[in-house]
Amino acid sequence: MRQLLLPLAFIGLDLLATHFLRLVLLWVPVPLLQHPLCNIWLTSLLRGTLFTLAFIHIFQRLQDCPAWLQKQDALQAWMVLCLIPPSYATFKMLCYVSNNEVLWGWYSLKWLALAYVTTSLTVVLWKRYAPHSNGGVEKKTGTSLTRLLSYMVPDIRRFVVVIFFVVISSLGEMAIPYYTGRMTDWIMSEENPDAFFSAITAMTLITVMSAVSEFVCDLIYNVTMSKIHMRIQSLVFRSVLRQEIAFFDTASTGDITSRITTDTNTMSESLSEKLSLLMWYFMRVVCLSGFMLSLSWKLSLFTAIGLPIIWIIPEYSGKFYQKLSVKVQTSLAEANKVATEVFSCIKTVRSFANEDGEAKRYSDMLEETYKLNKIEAVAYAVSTWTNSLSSLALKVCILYYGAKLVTSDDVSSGDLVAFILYELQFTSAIEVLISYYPHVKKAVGASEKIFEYMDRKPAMTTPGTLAPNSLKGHISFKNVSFAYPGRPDTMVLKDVSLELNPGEITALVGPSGSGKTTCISLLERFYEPQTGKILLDGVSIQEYEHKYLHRKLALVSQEPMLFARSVEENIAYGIENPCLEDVKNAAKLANAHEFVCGLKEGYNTDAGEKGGQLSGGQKQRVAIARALLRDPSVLILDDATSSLDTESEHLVQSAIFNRKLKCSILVIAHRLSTVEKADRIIVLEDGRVVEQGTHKDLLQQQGTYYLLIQKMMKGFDRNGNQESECE
Ligand SMILES: Nc1ncnc2c1ncn2[C@@H]1O[C@H](COP(=O)(O)OP(=O)(O)OP(=O)(O)O)[C@@H](O)[C@H]1O
Repeated sequence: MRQLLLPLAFIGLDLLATHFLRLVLLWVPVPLLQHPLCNIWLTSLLRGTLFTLAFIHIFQRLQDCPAWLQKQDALQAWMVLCLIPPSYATFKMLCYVSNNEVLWGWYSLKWLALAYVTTSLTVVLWKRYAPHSNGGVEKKTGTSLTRLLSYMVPDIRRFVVVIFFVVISSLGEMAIPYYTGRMTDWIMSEENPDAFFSAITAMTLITVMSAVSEFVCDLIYNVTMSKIHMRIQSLVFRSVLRQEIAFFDTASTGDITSRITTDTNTMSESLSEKLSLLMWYFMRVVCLSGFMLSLSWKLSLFTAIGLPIIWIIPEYSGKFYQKLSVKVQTSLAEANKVATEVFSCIKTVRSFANEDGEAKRYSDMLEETYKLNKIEAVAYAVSTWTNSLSSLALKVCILYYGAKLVTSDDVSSGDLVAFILYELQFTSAIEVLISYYPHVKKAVGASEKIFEYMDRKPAMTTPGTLAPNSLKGHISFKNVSFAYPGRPDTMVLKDVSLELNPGEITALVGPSGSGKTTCISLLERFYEPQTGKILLDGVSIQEYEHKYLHRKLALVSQEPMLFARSVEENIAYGIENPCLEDVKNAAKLANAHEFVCGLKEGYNTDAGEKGGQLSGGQKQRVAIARALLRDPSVLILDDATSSLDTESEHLVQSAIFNRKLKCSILVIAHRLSTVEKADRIIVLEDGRVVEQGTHKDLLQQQGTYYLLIQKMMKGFDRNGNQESECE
């Protein structure tokens, strides 16, 4: 009761205050204040000020004050309420329409009630449709949209053409209502018998022109949007490729691929389809507004006031219907639960002979659903009925008002017919604009995720520019310590210092997990050491140009990755304009030529995904050929011959090791036969260099290396072969 009485008391107080203020101003002996327009403005401003003062000094401080009076929204609504009467009176005056009724009667109950209704409507519409600031989200959306549009800038000329055709096509669509109106006038006047046929001809020509424009526009637009999609997709791909290896350690491949493909697809689909519709309908609304205004500004104003009503009613009836649908679904799910439970415990039901009891329980549940279904059916009927009724009511009102204007000779009958036809198009165009806006927002949402990748700065120092003509291949690790970004607390390498000399084979050995592969990863610049330096020919590897560095440091890993391309392309991977002869020579050195020639399509044979169509040993030989083709200064072999049989291993190793005079070779090997061939052996244990020297020296020291060799020998022993190699 209090909730109803308070607003009524408030309105009553407002009426009294308004009358009082108006009379006080009229009573002041200043001629300007006696002028009705001046009076209406001053009274309204004083009315607004009075409420603002009450809002700040009373409502905000009063403990018992209702919440609706304390909100900032109340102040804004009040300002709208106070400004409606003076604005309306001024607007009418500017349009040279008689405004005496408003000027002299605005304070009457009827006008003030109308102002209250209009304000309530404005507040509801504002809350529903205005873009409210939602923290930084709106700002972010705006920024993303601007950025998205910036990708369209290179194709701006195409968009100008598109807009031109959109305008032509939209204008063309106005032809049918326009000529229908004109024909009505001619039929009514019966003055010009040929007018009908000339109108039909004009209508046909313009409609055809409009259709052609639409076709051209759609074509250019869709082609342009595909181009933009491709541009964004390749930009995202490039940005991802730029990232440091640690990024790929943490982000899942699925996530990355989804960003590049699904998100960009969602974005461009929404943009190309929905944005084009938005653009289309927006242009239509602009053209229709122009035509409607040119026919009758009064009818246009009437439509503009009536439109929000036909949106609000379906909105609320739709919400009610939606809530009911959810209830029906829940009740159905409950009934299903009963059925599932009964069938899963059928033996218990049978043994207690409770079939009838369960059947009744199920029927009771269905009864509940049926009741809700009945309400839902009524709600659906009411909802569709109110929807069509509200739009019908608007049309009837427009017709009624239009008829009045026709009788007062304000508009012709033809204009009224044309206006009604325009209004039909206008309403549906506005509906499309409102319903498609969320889709564009969705596209912007998808683009935000994409931009996250594009904006991500790789956590690596930028590559240098050094690319000297000759490189010896001298590598030195100076007090290098490193922990993987994913496990920053575990130091994997601790103060490692080692050297690789040109013309030497250096073997890196150590127990599993001692950090051998990590050393290679740092050398390849997959990660950056936390402390210490890695030098190539006395210069930090960070100083070298990215491509140059990776051409000079060639890596063959234990499980080499091949691409689903031809063997030739795999060997020449990353080399521009490779020569087939060089590819074949590299393959011969790697003992791969023979098996490649035996393949069905030779060097053109597809290696399959990740080289899946080749055996482990064949993959390794292709990978070795890939490394040798680069003529590297530092060759890194991470257990690269592990999958080869003894004979192939011997052949490949002799080919590789014969090149040692040209470069430094670093091998990680688990086979004694490989380690023995090394000029120098570096022993790693728990991330530290614990021993260095030749095979002979280290064996004599009887330290970690000696123990390691013992283990290797036992391993060979257990396998029952190659024992002799260890001696
Ligand atoms: N990407 C990674 N993120 C976190 N920790 C890692 C990563 N890669 C390796 N490690 C850890 O670093 C340590 C050294 O690994 P590394 O691969 O360098 O050893 P390794 O000596 O080459 O071993 P193996 O002989 O078994 O290949 C191990 O404890 C391993 O768990």
